[in-house]
Amino acid sequence: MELPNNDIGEKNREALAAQAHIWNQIFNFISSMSLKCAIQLGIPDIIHSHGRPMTLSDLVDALSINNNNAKIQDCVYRLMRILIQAGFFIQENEGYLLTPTSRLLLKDDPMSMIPFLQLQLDPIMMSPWHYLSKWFQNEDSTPFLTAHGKPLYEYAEKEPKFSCLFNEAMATDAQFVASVMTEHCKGVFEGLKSLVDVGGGNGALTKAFADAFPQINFTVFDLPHVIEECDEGIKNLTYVGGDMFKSIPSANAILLKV
Ligand SMILES: C[S@@+](CC[C@H](N)C(=O)[O-])C[C@H]1O[C@@H](n2cnc3c(N)ncnc32)[C@H](O)[C@@H]1O
Repeated sequence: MELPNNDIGEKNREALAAQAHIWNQIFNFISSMSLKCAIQLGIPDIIHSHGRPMTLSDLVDALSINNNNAKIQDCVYRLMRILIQAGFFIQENEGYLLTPTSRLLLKDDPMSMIPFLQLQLDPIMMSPWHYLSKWFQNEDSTPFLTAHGKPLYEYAEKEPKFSCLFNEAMATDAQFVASVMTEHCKGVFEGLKSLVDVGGGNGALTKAFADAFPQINFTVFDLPHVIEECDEGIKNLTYVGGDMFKSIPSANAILLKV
């Protein structure tokens, strides 16, 4: 924020700038929380299906929100203003349109980042941040342990819903990584007979490799509770559950992408 260069005095000018800076830092969470709200309300998909610039009143009508609230249109306007400022939408002739960034927030886009957003902004993943200073003072390995009393993967083992959210979030970049690797880095796979993906999650990435390189035998290796939730293997893809700190299946090559 630019402050007027008038006669408030250099010291006051500096103090005001410092205060504004602190306000900006304190309220930084508004950006991510507004984005989360937009995803929960399905705003990118609604604007996308509209097929042309969408006016505020059309958007308000299309949203599943409390339309009895007289101020609701103004609140949606303010939410959209934050999201435009953050680069998620543009406004053209009074209508909202997607940007390349919000296209990655469409439910059915193959590169959709919605699962990653849902995981990272879930209270389970956010709460460790509230324990950061406590963690600095104790001997826990991670702030997650301080917040939840158990390490992340133990927590996921006990909470299937969270485990599913975590594995889907980890797989969000699989399509993109797979397409780059299979189109531009084929040499990496040359001469391989077998490859094990250690900590391979739900196998989304390895499955794409297995489709692209049918002559190679692939194994997805992950904790037993993750493997239990995986689909059946295909001809050249097997799933194995275990603990990588004890042993891992043998193969020509090991992929460790964590
Ligand atoms: C950060 S995720 C990465 C997932 C995937 N490789 C990716 O890049 O999207 C780490 C993975 O390691 C697995 N993992 C953690 N500890 C493990 C262990 N001791 N043995 C086997 N897998 C483990 C987790 O279940 C999780 O799927």
